[in-house]
Amino acid sequence: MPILALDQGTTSSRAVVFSDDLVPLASAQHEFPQHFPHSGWVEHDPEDLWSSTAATARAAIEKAGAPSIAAIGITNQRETTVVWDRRTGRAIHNAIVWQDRRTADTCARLKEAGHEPAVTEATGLLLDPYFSATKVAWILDHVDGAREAAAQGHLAFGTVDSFLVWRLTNGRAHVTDATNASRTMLYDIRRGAWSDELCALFDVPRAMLPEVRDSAADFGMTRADLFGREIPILGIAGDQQAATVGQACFRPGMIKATYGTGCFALLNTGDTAVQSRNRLLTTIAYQLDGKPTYALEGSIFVAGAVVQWLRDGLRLIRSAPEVAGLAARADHSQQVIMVPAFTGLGAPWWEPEARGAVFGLTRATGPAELARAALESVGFQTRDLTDAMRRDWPGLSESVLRVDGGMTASDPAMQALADILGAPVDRPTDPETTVRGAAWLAAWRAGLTDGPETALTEWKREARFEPHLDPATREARHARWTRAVRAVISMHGEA
Ligand SMILES: Nc1ncnc2c1ncn2[C@@H]1O[C@H](COP(=O)(O)OP(=O)(O)O)[C@@H](O)[C@H]1O
Ligand SMILES: O=P(O)(O)OC[C@H](O)CO
Repeated sequence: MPILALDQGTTSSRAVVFSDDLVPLASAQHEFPQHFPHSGWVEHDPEDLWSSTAATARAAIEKAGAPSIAAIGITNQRETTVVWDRRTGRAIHNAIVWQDRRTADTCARLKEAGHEPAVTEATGLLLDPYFSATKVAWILDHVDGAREAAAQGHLAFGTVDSFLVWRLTNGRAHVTDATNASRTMLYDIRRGAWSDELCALFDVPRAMLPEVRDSAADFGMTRADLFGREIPILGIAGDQQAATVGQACFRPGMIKATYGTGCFALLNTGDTAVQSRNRLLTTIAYQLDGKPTYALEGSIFVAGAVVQWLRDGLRLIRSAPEVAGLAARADHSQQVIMVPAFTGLGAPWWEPEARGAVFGLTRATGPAELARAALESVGFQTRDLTDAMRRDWPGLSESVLRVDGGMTASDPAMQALADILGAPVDRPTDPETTVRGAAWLAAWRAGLTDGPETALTEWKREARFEPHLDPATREARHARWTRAVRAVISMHGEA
């Protein structure tokens, strides 16, 4: 019997029906509006998240020929925060999206007061507005009567998965999974429990939090009227964690990187929650049979977005795939370096105020050299992440990088990545790794598929990109990149 996987992302909701051996049969996708009420604020209307999810689910089932669905798996944009009233099921404020920076001051204040080491120790995260905790408190402090309603037990908080399950089950389940909990900054990832100390620090009432379950677990039954009968929800994971599962990165030392607008790389560190000394995040990759598997995570804000900039900002190409042909015409003797710090630099630099730059321009530099530098910038940024991972976790030897996401369609970008990393880059046959991961969790819980060991052997490679650059050239180019990044960082703050 097929599985329905729901992927509620930052810009669109997708639903895919998979056969029980995880072959995609049909899919549907709806975009929904983004709201930017002030500079640095990003909101979603929770009703849009719900209606686009329900509509794509129905459309995908219909396209697949209306089969009877065995189970549902959910994956979601992480950290995005919804607070709703248990009595009505309606959100009391728009969802505050992970990109939203409105609580930067709160985070800075807590940092100044010296709280970051304890927060990082418990949660594996940095004191940054990216995560849910300060967003929940902001909603409670800015919606009339919210603190009072919360004190009376009327309000519920959830990441998007949790809100969708509440709606799917008609308020019968207030749950989440360990991967989503690990992004809230309220969850102790080693104890596997909500932290009363962190709830007190961030001023979030403990009673608002959902129950945390494994990533493959019984999360509840859907309302019968939604899909014609009740369907069990058996899998949940945050989208980057679901991609890790979909890529079958089930062994310590395996790494996946997802290249969409930005890039998120996760390294499986097994049952050890490695505390990063290089400003990577420690997070839960998945939790099966009550046992968390940890990961080190690095995020880059601009990956595919640099190709969008070539297209929409510089108008050097008309569509993203054209970047390959343009970059192929570049004169290799020109050493142009582009640092696409359009919205600051992410891991391992974490320089929110840094801005982009291009180095090494001559009269001979043209669109081809810029296109090549743009593709290489994604490789250099990834190399910085894998270098940081290697410093944090010496168990990482010469690992292969498994890649997915829109940008991995570009062979030249993947070749540049392998050359700069000095390690092979593997692209899977199924590029839909995120929904696949959600489907796998539900299928496994439903008893339709074998465990991780089988998934490891069933994972199939579509292409491998071997590094061709000689090590001396690679290191020299990476050293130039590092100098360029340092120059960009030193510009910040100068008049
Ligand atoms: N053939 C291609 N070559 C290079 N970049 C591409 C190509 N196709 C898509 N992209 C880039 O991939 C990104 C879209 O990937 P996707 O996984 O859909 O992202 P998201 O989920 O973040 O919206 C865009 O930023 C786009 O520029
Ligand atoms: O919805 P995406 O693919 O942009 O992913 C968002 C991440 O989960 C944010 O942490």
